Amino acid sequence: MVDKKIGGAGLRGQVAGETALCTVGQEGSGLTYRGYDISDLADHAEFEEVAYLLQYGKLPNRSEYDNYLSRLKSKRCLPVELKEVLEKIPTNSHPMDVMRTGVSVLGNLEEEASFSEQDDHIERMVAALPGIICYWYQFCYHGRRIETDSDESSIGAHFLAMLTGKSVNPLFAKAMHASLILYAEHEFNASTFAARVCASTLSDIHSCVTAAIGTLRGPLHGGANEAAMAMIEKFRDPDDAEQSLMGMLARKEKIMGFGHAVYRESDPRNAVIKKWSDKLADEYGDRSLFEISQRCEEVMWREKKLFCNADFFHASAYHFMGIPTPLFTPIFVMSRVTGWTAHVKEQRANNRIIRPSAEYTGPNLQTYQPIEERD
Ligand SMILES: CC(=O)SCCNC(=O)CCNC(=O)[C@H](O)C(C)(C)COP(=O)(O)OP(=O)(O)OC[C@H]1O[C@@H](n2cnc3c(N)ncnc32)[C@H](O)[C@@H]1OP(=O)(O)O
Ligand SMILES: O=C([O-])CC(=O)C(=O)O
Repeated sequence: MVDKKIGGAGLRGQVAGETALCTVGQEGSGLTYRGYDISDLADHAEFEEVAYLLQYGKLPNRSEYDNYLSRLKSKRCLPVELKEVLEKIPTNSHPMDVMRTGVSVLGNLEEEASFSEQDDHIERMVAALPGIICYWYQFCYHGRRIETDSDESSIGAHFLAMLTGKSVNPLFAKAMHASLILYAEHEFNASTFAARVCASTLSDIHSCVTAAIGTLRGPLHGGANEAAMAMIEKFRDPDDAEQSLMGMLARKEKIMGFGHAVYRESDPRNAVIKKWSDKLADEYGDRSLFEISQRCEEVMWREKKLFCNADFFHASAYHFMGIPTPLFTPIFVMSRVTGWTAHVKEQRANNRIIRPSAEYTGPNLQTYQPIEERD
């Protein structure tokens, strides 16, 4: 087992509140959502069942599920004012900034006037986020104004349909269910904690999600899937990957998609997404990126005892489905929004403003000097 320092910087290992949503690494490497094992959910459930579980506390029965799906489907279309804003965002903007702005504008147009409306606004965001990113992407990159509705009932397939304009490969639709399930919830990770801090001030739901998106954007958190892709696509073959990684490690560079703040020896999501990447490589007809990724995994474990986190094999899996790299982290948002907002509801239900203390390391008491007398 890899020794992990707990405590100190980054609030590591400190309990900062209670949750009934998720356990992370409780038996070293496990992950459960409301008591259900992640591998079970990813192998058998659809993403929207898991979204419902997080939001409403139980897996839906058939009629609850059908109603939920049809509510989400009815909330996909974007207001014209939001589309106008999206059209003005420059092509070279980061898609995560587009997501953040999209949610913020939605909050201006459809304000959460009271917490009793929270479920309605949450469903609206879950339904509209794929349209926000695809509308902007298609307009900016291809000059097309797309419909933000589709015949697809699931969020993953709906996203792919808007992205490609074609009917969706059923294998890809299944892979998206698994991927979105894996990303949906992860206890007090940085972006969820940001959402809870915002919620603890009794702010509105759109502000909570905006704070979370900004926090997920960084390469040490959700941005790692894109950063991992940028790295592996430079490697010519597995031997080149091994040689390059050895150089990066010697230079003490961070290898994106490896390591985790909580897990000690593996991330339980990796086995699931790796299996999908393997299957999708066959469908893609070229296994080289999968083999490169596998070699990275071997080298990182052999050299540093560092394991792939949820992000690493997501890079190749998304690539095999034809998803452009800059849209990788926005997919994470489409999923994690369900976890973030479940946490906001939990925080609101038992709130005290989150306000920790700091250990002061600055100077002792100073005497104020008029500006003319200062050196
Ligand atoms: C969905 C998610 O958000 S999962 C995380 C996605 N992020 C990444 O993949 C970015 C790469 N990984 C990292 O930067 C880190 O592993 C984090 C941010 C995920 C966790 O950070 P920490 O909890 O501080 O890491 P941890 O305490 O395990 O680090 C132990 C040592 O391993 C090193 N290390 C950890 N991860 C990596 C890595 N990916 N590459 C190289 N070295 C690493 C650290 O630098 C540290 O070395 P040091 O003691 O000499 O400073
Ligand atoms: O939990 C964390 O620190 C990072 C995270 O969000 C995840 O792994 O899904």
